[in-house]
Amino acid sequence: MATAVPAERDAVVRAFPEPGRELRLPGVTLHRLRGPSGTFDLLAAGVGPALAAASVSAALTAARYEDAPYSLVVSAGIAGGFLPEAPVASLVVADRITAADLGAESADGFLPVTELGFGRVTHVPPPSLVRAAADATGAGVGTVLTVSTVTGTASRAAALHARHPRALAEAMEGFGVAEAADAHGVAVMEIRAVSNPVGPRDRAAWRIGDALTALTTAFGKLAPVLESWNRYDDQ
Ligand SMILES: O=C(O)c1cccc(C(=O)CC[C@H]2O[C@@H](n3cnc4c(=O)[nH]cnc43)[C@H](O)[C@@H]2O)c1
Repeated sequence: MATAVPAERDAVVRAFPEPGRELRLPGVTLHRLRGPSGTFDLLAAGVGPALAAASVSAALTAARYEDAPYSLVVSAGIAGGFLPEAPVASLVVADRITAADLGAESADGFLPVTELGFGRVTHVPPPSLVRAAADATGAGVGTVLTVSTVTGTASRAAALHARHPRALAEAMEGFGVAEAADAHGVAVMEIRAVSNPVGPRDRAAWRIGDALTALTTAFGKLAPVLESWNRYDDQ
């Protein structure tokens, strides 16, 4: 499970009965938690898609060398929510993890990197897992955008929504985490608790504490789902 910052990681830790223990590995520090029938490794992977990808990749590589590869990576944390579908303190589970600003500007508008002939801009989490996670937590299901620049104007929010009408939230790590997981052949999902609306910058409107509490509550319900999810359900 990869959050961006320690405050998000600690919100997830609070969902577990025991605090777990720290494991220092090359390139990454993990927090190992015990669930009812398995272990979870948690890391504060850094803010933004590049650092998140590097950190998660280090964890995936270390696990493989320990002969204990992961079967799933979860990107989790706070996010901006598109109103009215994703109000502050609500939860969102991604059925699409989409890089919203990876591409090129042109006179005719934004061109995603796929139209330039490179890579990909969307990862699709396992549908059965998305459904089970949303059912357990009460989260909305939709696209979660990954951006490198937090939206701060109504016009940018409207442009993103026009290009991604199914978007419920934007955050800064999901696509990087998904790229790392995909490179290791591991499934990915993303769950976000909304801390602020996507739109004009308004620091007074942030509700980070409420979002972190929602994240803790969500992981209390999500842990059994993650433990029982079988990757072969979706094949
Ligand atoms: O300074 C601002 O206007 C501002 C507005 C929202 C968030 C920030 C952050 O620095 C937090 C980035 C951090 O939290 C996630 N996050 C939370 N809200 C958003 C958002 O509206 N858009 C993108 N990311 C958001 C993100 O995943 C980062 O980890 C600053």
